[in-house]
Amino acid sequence: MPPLGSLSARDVLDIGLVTFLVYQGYMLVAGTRAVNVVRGILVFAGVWVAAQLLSLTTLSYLLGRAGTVGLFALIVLFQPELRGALERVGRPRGREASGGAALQDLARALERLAERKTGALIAIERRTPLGEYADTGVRLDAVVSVPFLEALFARNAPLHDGGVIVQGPRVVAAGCLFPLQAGDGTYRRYGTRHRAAIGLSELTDAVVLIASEERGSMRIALGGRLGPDLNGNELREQLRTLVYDQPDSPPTRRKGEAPPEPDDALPPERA
Ligand SMILES: Nc1ncnc2c1ncn2[C@@H]1O[C@H](COP(=O)(O)OP(=O)(O)OP(=O)(O)O)[C@@H](O)[C@H]1O
Repeated sequence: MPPLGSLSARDVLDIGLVTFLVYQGYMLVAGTRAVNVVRGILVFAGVWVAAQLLSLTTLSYLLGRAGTVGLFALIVLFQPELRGALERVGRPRGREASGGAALQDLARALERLAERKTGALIAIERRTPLGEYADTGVRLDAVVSVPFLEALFARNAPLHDGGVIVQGPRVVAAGCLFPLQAGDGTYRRYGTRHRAAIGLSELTDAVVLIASEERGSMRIALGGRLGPDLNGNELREQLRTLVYDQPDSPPTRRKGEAPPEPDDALPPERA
């Protein structure tokens, strides 16, 4: 390794690129079940390096062998996550991915559904892949449009039960089962549609829209919190800020982890 003083521009570029790649790699798996495995691998690698440095021959031999076999096992086990991560590499981000027109249609559809007191639950994917939740329903690949969303949630429609998942300008699944928010008291008075929205927003950075069948209201769940009732303009405004402008997503967390600190992304719930 060259002494620090002799670092060339090429070395700095090299280090910068490796740092960027490691960070991007982490962001690809953040929020999937693979993230805990990545942490496990880092611990494993740390022990292996320590064993090498301390010349613990048997331990480093065993860990080296286990690492080779483990790598293949991981590729097989996490094939869906790897596929999702690679899909995300090729997918356009931000404004193009979200599609301003699609957000307008989403807002309009939710408004019409709420006006008619038709219950609806729509999760908009941001950074955390929602593939594992899409797999619980029926996979679709359709352009977001007002009539299509109305048809999906129409009473007696085959896929009206459960949630819809939207990825950029496309509806990718319907009839999906979202994780129910654990009944810790805060949201106990809400029914399962609202608690499913809060539950999903707790575990991922998705923006989850709810049209209430009972109250004819529209709300957003984000970061494990339920926002206030919104009118059409407020909904459009929130969607533009949260999805179209793509602010830094709140951190994702796994079941059982501490709830997030309240943030200013959602206005507080009105009493
Ligand atoms: N885990 C879940 N994932 C996705 N959708 C769910 C889930 N649980 C319930 N739902 C949806 O919510 C509907 C039941 O809503 P329920 O009336 O219990 O909730 P709510 O929060 O009171 O909503 P609303 O205000 O619309 O009545 C179900 O028919 C189903 O479509």
